[in-house]
Amino acid sequence: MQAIIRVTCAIIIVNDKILCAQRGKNMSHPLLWEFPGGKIEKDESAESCIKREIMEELNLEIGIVQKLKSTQHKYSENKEIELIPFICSYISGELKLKEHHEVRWISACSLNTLDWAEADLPIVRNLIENNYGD
Ligand SMILES: Nc1nc2c([nH]c(=O)n2[C@@H]2O[C@H](COP(=O)(O)OP(=O)(O)OP(=O)(O)O)[C@@H](O)[C@H]2O)c(=O)[nH]1
Repeated sequence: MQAIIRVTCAIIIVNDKILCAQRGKNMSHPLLWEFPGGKIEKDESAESCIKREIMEELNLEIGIVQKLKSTQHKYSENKEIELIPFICSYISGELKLKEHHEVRWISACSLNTLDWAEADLPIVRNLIENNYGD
């Protein structure tokens, strides 16, 4: 049995809009939408992980505002993830795409117009129901 992979993701809110990122063509789950982030490394905290990943993937320095409830999703027999979301603020940096195909800034109420990775669906629902950012 495979261990659950712990993944952090950032819901970065600026001017009431949420940063959504489309996975690259050559990544797993190609071209699906996600909140940027990645796997927690050995001896790393979830908080350090999300700050590191956002700097690596988007060249942005972020602040953590709130940790949300994590969700679990089993993609296959040997891939199950725990997705740990953080509401984040922008601190500094110019957005540069290092891995993603595209990013869009979207209001909470329009998040369901995108085709999301399955593990993100409960998080997206929560953001819409609670009108995050609005
Ligand atoms: N960063 C991020 N990963 C997510 C989200 N939703 C979701 O299912 N994932 C999955 O969680 C894993 C995160 O891995 P990663 O971003 O560090 O690296 P990766 O794509 O190279 O991983 P992989 O090749 O093993 O799939 C991926 O399998 C990704 O598909 C999300 O909202 N954000």
